[in-house]
Amino acid sequence: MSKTVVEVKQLTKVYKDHEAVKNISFSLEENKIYGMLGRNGAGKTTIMHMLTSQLFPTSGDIEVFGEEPYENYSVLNRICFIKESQKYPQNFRVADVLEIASKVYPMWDEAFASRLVKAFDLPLKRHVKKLSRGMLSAVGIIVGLASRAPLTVFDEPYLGLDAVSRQLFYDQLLADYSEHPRTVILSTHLIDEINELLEHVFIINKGELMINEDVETLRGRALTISGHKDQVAKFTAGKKVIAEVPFGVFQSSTILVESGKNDKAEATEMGLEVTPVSLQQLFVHLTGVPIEQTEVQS
Ligand SMILES: Nc1ncnc2c1ncn2[C@@H]1O[C@H](COP(=O)(O)OP(=O)(O)OP(=O)(O)O)[C@@H](O)[C@H]1O
Repeated sequence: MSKTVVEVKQLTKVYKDHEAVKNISFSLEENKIYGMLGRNGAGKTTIMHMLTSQLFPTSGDIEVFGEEPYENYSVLNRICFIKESQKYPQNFRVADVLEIASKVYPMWDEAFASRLVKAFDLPLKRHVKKLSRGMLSAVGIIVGLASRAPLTVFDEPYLGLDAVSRQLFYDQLLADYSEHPRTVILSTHLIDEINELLEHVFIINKGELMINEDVETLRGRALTISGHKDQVAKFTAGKKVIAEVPFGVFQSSTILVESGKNDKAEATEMGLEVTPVSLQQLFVHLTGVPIEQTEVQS
């Protein structure tokens, strides 16, 4: 059985009069990549701040590596938290940031960090205050990856990063994780980009934990059916449609799978193409405006 790395029980955070996190409980297993998803203001950063001991909960319990994390050095030096707008002392050069990180994180891999610096094309001698926004994000990503911290948390670490650099991050994370498994939490709004990375997903909605599921189980909740629009309409009649994409006489529709029904077999028998649903579509459906409430523009 997998070891539990984080155990959160009935966690609540109230900022003055705003309840940002509402009575959330979950656990994280060793050596898994988790996605923390949610719309703006859902409470993701607040949860990650509490997990990494940067913020006290209003109520509830958090155990990390079996202990309370607060001011607990033996726990904290096994956690690496990379924030969206990670700040570094203004007089630091890139090399200084990496030097400090190498001292803070016991599992730091110097050679890996150097490879990443080359891959992201980062100027080691440049002051962090002179870096572009994307370069600054790359510094955080390098620290997060090369730290090899047993609990690594990336909170939207890609601000300003171009698509090529983001892909580099995902590729490096996956390759290094397969050689050196650890527990990773990734919070992002670019859900389709990280689809393949995630094993388990938490969806936070207005401070509540709405979904706590393995990605495969979650994906199994819906199917995308494509084919001639008349056939698709026949198939989807009476079903819960969460997305529709017309394309001339063709159409793709995404439906929620009803338990006990074999929608996949039924669609295949009707000659329709069946493809797995994208995580992003499901996310939009679960946390957004239902399709029947959206106005279709003609
Ligand atoms: N220090 C604070 N004081 C008061 N309210 C706060 C504070 N920090 C966050 N909030 C509020 O708590 C809620 C959750 O914020 P949080 O930053 O955790 O959301 P998030 O899911 O990370 O959002 P995003 O995806 O936009 O980064 C928001 O309504 C936010 O305005």
